[in-house]
Amino acid sequence: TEATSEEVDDDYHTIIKDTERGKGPSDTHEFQAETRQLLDIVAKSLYSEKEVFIRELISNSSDALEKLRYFELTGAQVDDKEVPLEIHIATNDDKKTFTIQDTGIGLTKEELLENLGTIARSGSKAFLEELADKSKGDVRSSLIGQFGVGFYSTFMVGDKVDVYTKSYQPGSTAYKWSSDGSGKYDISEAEGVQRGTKIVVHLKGDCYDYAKEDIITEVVKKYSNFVGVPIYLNGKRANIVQALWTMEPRDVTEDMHEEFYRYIGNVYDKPRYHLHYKTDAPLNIRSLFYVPEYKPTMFDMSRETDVGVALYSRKVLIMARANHVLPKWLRFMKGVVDSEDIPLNLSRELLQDSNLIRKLRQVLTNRILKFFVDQAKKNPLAYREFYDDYGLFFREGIVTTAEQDQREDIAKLLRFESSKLNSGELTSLEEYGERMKAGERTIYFLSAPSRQLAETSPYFEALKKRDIEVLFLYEPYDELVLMNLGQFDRKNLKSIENELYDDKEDT
Ligand SMILES: Nc1nc(Cl)c2cnn(Cc3ccc(Br)cc3F)c2n1
Repeated sequence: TEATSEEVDDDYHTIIKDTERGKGPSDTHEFQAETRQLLDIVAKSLYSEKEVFIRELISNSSDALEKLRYFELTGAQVDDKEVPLEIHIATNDDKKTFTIQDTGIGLTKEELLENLGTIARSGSKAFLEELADKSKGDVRSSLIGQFGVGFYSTFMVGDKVDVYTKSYQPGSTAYKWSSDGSGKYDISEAEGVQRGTKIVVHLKGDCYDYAKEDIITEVVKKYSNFVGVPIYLNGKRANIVQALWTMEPRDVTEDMHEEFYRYIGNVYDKPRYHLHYKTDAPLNIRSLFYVPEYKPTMFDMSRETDVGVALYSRKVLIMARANHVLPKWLRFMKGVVDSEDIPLNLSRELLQDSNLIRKLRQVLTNRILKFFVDQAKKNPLAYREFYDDYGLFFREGIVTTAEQDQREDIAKLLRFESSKLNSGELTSLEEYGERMKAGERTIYFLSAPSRQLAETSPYFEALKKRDIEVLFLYEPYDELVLMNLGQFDRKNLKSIENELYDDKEDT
């Protein structure tokens, strides 16, 4: 059914007005040689599909807004501070125009006068050769993105481009820049211009699609994942990043998880696991966790930076990287924790040692461990792959955790080869326990470089004769972990290399 007018009014919000006008004389300039080349490369050969001009303009606007946000945070003087940081896109099927406007830092006159050429010119020879070199594929598009020169991609689809811009510096003059991309551009002062940049693309005959709202909706949705600012298309919000964690788990689709995971993790891959955990006791918690598909790099393993989950209270972000909400050994988990019990004015030092955070960490850690135990039962193969990629974090967890019962909870996730299983098969400490004969009280293990060496070890021969199962450990750190763990489920963990002496002592 048609939305009634008041519904539209509630959500309808645009800053795009037709108030901008050139004022006074307009000067005509020739593009400098490098800019000419740049424009040709970017507009003619760089992109496989034309729609990417939208991605380039959105990312330029997003960069301009991020820069403004940064200036505001560092206390710089900013004009029109009350203007919200947004990107607006408008399509006009009658005029065949595509318009994008941001309230970011805006361009200064020297930037309009091709200082971009100078930036490019700084490494221009190399830069342009790199750009022209077709073999460089995606490096080139990132090079483009880097200098905001993606702007020139508008000439793939537009035969005339008007730019109205006003820099964020207080009292700066607004300008109008116009060009058909053929070699010259006009600049004049302008009036009726909002802080930021407005780009009006007059579309070529074969690109009228980009004047259609539903086409642009799809393109914006496809690229908007990675934009952290609100995007409006013809007055309607186009990049709804919902607070998935507050929704009913059953209402959240795989696609929504994937998009959200990329959005919060600032990564381009997809999650291999997600845990949507909501509870009201002992604390109010709405949380959503993801395990990345990718295998952690050594950098990930050691990385202190940007670990941690985002901490919210009632959907208001408190801390983007709250790295004490989970224990350090769970730093591979990405996600969001939202709790009404967390004070909005939580400080970093409070985050370190408050009882509330300690309790939150305990509840979340136990729930995450239970999740992995459940996943191991539900899909052993997927768990095996996960364990191969992320198992090191659990070993770290055991040796860095003080409470024995927590250590044993983590130890439930460990997997080893065993003398009772075929080579390549893994078992858990719990399964070993289930196979133990009545009255036995020791879990035996042997550290050796390979199964072949383990099975031919004299230590093993003795146990084999007594038909006692032995776990085979091929990584030295696993021996350290089990020795550090000491007990599991009231059974002693013992390396059979020590066992022989007990034999002698027994005799
Ligand atoms: N949205 C936005 N905001 C800012 Cl601050 C900048 C700075 N450079 N660019 C790219 C660009 C380059 C030359 C011309 Br002419 C126009 C143009 F938009 C930007 N785009």
